[in-house]
Amino acid sequence: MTTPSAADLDPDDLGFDHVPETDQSFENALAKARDGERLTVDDAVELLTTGTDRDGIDRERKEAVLEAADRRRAETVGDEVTFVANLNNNVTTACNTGCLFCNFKDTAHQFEADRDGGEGPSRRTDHGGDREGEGGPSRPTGHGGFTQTPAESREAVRAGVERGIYEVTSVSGLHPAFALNDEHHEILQGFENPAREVNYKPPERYVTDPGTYVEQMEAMSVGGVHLHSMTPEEAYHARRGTDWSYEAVYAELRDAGLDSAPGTAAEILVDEVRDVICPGKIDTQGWLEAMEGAVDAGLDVTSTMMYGHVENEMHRAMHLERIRALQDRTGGITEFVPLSFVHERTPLFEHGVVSGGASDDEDELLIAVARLFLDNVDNVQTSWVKYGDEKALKTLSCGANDFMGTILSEEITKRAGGQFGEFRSFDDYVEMISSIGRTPVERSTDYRTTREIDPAEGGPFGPTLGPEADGTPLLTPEERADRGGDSTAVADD
Ligand SMILES: C[S@@+](CC[C@H](N)C(=O)[O-])C[C@H]1O[C@@H](n2cnc3c(N)ncnc32)[C@H](O)[C@@H]1O
Ligand SMILES: Nc1c(NC[C@H](O)[C@H](O)[C@H](O)CO)[nH]c(=O)[nH]c1=O
Ligand SMILES: N[C@@H](Cc1ccc(O)cc1)C(=O)O
Ligand code: SF4
Repeated sequence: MTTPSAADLDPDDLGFDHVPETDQSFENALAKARDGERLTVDDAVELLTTGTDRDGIDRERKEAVLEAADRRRAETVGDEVTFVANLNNNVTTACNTGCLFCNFKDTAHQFEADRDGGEGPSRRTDHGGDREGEGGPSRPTGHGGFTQTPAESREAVRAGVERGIYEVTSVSGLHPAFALNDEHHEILQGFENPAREVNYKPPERYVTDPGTYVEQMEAMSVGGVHLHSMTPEEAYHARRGTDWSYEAVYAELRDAGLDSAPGTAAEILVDEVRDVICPGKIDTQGWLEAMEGAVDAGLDVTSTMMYGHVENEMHRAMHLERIRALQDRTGGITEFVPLSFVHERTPLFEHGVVSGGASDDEDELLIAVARLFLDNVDNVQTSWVKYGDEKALKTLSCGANDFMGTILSEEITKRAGGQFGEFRSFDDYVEMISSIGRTPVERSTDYRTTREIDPAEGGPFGPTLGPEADGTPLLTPEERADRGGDSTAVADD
């Protein structure tokens, strides 16, 4: 499999057919937004650009868009700001898909057993531990990547549940040895050249066997936790080389313990952009089919957009339109999550295809226009991981109402050069949300269960909605270490 190179791209001529030109005026689009009328793609472009009739961002117009979105947020979901007690548990960083915005993955051949400096013994489970100083005890590999066995995943989740989390989010690289189940292994092994034809190599080739997707789901579905996993791209990997439907694959995963699916891998849902930034990924239609399959299998899904790289405002607007249409068809989307591109350590930036990520204006306008455009998705999430606390708080007054989760550990943004850390405690959340005069509310993954927190009660605050959440705070990694908490236990496998 050849990895596409950013070095071959001409940043001045990406040859896009879709450009931010419209037949609409900013004033008309704003009036429609204020009146609660359903917006068109052209309306969204006018709002995102603060008018295609002017160059650059017009301050006054921008404020008007943000204000309209903030009002819509208040009408739709009120003053509550929600967040979830969750844990990120990435199973493997091995991936050959080669997305040019991603530094999470490590090319999979580095994980092979017969390679000098290949993957070391399987990874220690270390959730909530400080993983600075790669190559230290939690990074026994030559390349800094890792693969977890199902037993290690189970231990990581079990330890999180014991601390009080009630959601585990698990997204991973597309490890060539991953298969849905034993039958899938057999099918993939039946190809003449499985590595080339279906991106498959048998688990024996690797130092650590990730097990099957079904085994990972069974392992992580422990102690009543909500398992949020299997992006459309991962679901594609779990059916590669077969004619199985997405619905059947998601139904099998659901039976193994999966509760909902993350709508990442969406990036920008316009193929001319995907061809540039992630040519190895499923196309727009494939992503939509996977999401519909997940909903048909009875799962909730989330939706995302990763923006601020090569795309323009027309692409952003078209993406929003595709999400809204998907929600009209399925009703299964619980939230929309804008993911601002973190550029520092990515091929797109290193090869000069982009010179940075989105500006503050673009971030605020994207949140606002998402709120105004997606009239059928109640929750718009802001990310302290991508924006930092200050900007994330600002976006809560531009249309966002959800503040994601505690996550306890983070690899995707950190590896791309992000600087905003890996953990927020309930105390952090209560303090930040009260500081802007809003109401802190703990939520379940599906938003169906919520608990308002009264800051006047005084801290320390902790989660209460989980199977083992009794209001005890989720400690910071440092606090755990001070109290002799075991954050580096090696799981047996
Ligand atoms: C790293 S992948 C892991 C799951 C799976 N491999 C997939 O692609 O769906 C999850 C998502 O992280 C986001 N992501 C990756 N690199 C990023 C970056 N540099 N900045 C912002 N988001 C990023 C992308 O939206 C991507 O779909
Ligand atoms: N926005 C980011 C998230 N969001 C996911 C949430 O934490 C949660 O899993 C979801 O809302 C379902 O309840 N996660 C990250 O790791 N990084 C982000 O930037
Ligand atoms: N994995 C995404 C965040 C994310 C996870 C799950 C979701 O449902 C939505 C967004 C990132 O860190 O870039
Ligand atoms: S975004 Fe996902 S599929 Fe693409 S390279 Fe990163 S881990 Fe692999």
